Amino acid sequence: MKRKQARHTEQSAAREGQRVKSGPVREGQRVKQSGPAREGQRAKQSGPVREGQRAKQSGPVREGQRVKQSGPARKSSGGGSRAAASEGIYAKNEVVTASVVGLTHDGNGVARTEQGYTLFVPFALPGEVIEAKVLKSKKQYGYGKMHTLQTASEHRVEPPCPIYEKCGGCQLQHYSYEAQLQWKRQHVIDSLTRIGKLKVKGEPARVSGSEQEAVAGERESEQHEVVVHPTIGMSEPWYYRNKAALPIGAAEDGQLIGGFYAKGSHRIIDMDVCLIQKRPNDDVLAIVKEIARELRIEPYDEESASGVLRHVMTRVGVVTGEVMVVLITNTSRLPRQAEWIEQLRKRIPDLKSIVHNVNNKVTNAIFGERTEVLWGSEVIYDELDGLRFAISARSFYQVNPEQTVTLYRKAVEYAALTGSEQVIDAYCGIGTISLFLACQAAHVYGVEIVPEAIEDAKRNAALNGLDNTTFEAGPAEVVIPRWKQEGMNADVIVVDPPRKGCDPALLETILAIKPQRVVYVSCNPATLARDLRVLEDGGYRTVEVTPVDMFPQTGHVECCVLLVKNK
Ligand SMILES: C[S@@+](CC[C@H](N)C(=O)[O-])C[C@H]1O[C@@H](n2cnc3c(N)ncnc32)[C@H](O)[C@@H]1O
Repeated sequence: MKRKQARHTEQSAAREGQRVKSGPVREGQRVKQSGPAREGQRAKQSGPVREGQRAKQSGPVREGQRVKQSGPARKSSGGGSRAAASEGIYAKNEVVTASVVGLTHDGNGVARTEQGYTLFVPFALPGEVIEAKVLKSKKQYGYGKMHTLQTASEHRVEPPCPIYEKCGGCQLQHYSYEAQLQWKRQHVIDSLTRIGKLKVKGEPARVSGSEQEAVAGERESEQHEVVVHPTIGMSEPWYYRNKAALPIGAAEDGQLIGGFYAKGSHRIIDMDVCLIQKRPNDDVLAIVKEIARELRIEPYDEESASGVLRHVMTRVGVVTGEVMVVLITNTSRLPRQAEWIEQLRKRIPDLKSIVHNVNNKVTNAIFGERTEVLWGSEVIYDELDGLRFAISARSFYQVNPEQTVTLYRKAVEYAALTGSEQVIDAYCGIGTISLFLACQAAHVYGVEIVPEAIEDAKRNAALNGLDNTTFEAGPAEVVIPRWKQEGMNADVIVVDPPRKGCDPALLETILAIKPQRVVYVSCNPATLARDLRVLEDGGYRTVEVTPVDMFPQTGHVECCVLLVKNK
């Protein structure tokens, strides 16, 4: 199972900051094989390999595991005991045979044993037959880990990242990219039908025994059909993230380390190279760790809530090349500040901004309240489709700029603007979608809860000479109802909420304003489907949904949705 060491390929060119010709890949199209596969060496290997990367075996089927051996349906691997099991039908460590029937939203295989019991098994893929070791067995379902892969999926590929198995950053590197795109579309369809009770074109009606579902079924039969398009993918689904926010901690020997948390834990996996990060982010992280070690900066210890350096955030403007570094500490001052500034400036040529943030709370949140620019500019700049954006440390900015352009163009297309429309952009961040819309609308009103982001949005409108915009800081569910009371009307409302979806008060206000069109951009199909049901019940029709793959190799799915007011 040895992998050939990669040579310089298109990916390595992309890493060096050269633009690789690209265009979206749609489901069903042949996905261009990257690096090693293009060299004709291994058909089932996908993804990039950096020069010098060790060709060691990695991935979900581990050394010492058996592959393609069959065994009895149930057997104990020894050490398992009923007493150790929780309420479920299997003992801890029992090895059971199961067929994988699906994937959860976070990329774990959904496996059914011969007893009809459901086990969630990381790294198992739909269509596979596996032997799983039971880790936890509850009444209705349990958790297991892959013990033996008996029948592999045709879509299983060798994950190229050497720490994929340990790191919690990606979940789908062992699934071919084409299959990832198909799964993402199906995941959206399942949410729309199950949660939103929507009828999707080309999908069989759902049959269910429960009375509640029967009623929903009746409603479905009278319903219009929603078109769910193929997922728009990337031609090079690697090295796409413009931002990394990584925890810093100590290894067992006390050495300062930094990287992603291991899957489902807060154990840090030290990382030098991340195959979904833009190259400058890896370089900055390595430099920050190096400087911290040289300056003997104490890493933060979560258990005792002591130490200094908690997180490093680095962001790069992909078009401008500008780099921002944010050091987040548990202490109110950054120890050896002058040396930090000197060393970071010396070692990062494109550095434009050094920011310090203080987070001394016992919390999983990365940022604390206080942010201070230590050196350089308060913002870095980037460009999307010819529009220029200033981005400050605390502002949201989409992490995959290539796909962001695709997503925003789709949002503008769905808004169908003619130049005379009043548009509201709710959850507008630094005004990115707002400015795309402002190029084609009479006026755009943006609202966003983070005040710094609204400052960026105003600056961005001026920067691009777009004076047909108004931005206000505050919760969308408070500001927009007030605008409505003050007599504002809108022809189109665009929403792009965080994962929890739209606040019910905002949905109510949208129904009261009655815009001709609503464009819903979502990063969570479950809350999207919930909110679409509210809008449908309030007089809107979901016309079409386009999933856009903003986060290749992970289980995350982004969608752009068009709703129109019923006649
Ligand atoms: C998914 S981001 C979208 C931002 C922007 N549309 C973009 O594409 O960059 C969601 C944004 O909603 C903001 N937000 C979260 N809760 C909010 C609320 N209740 N009201 C207004 N904005 C909110 C977040 O700060 C974040 O900027």
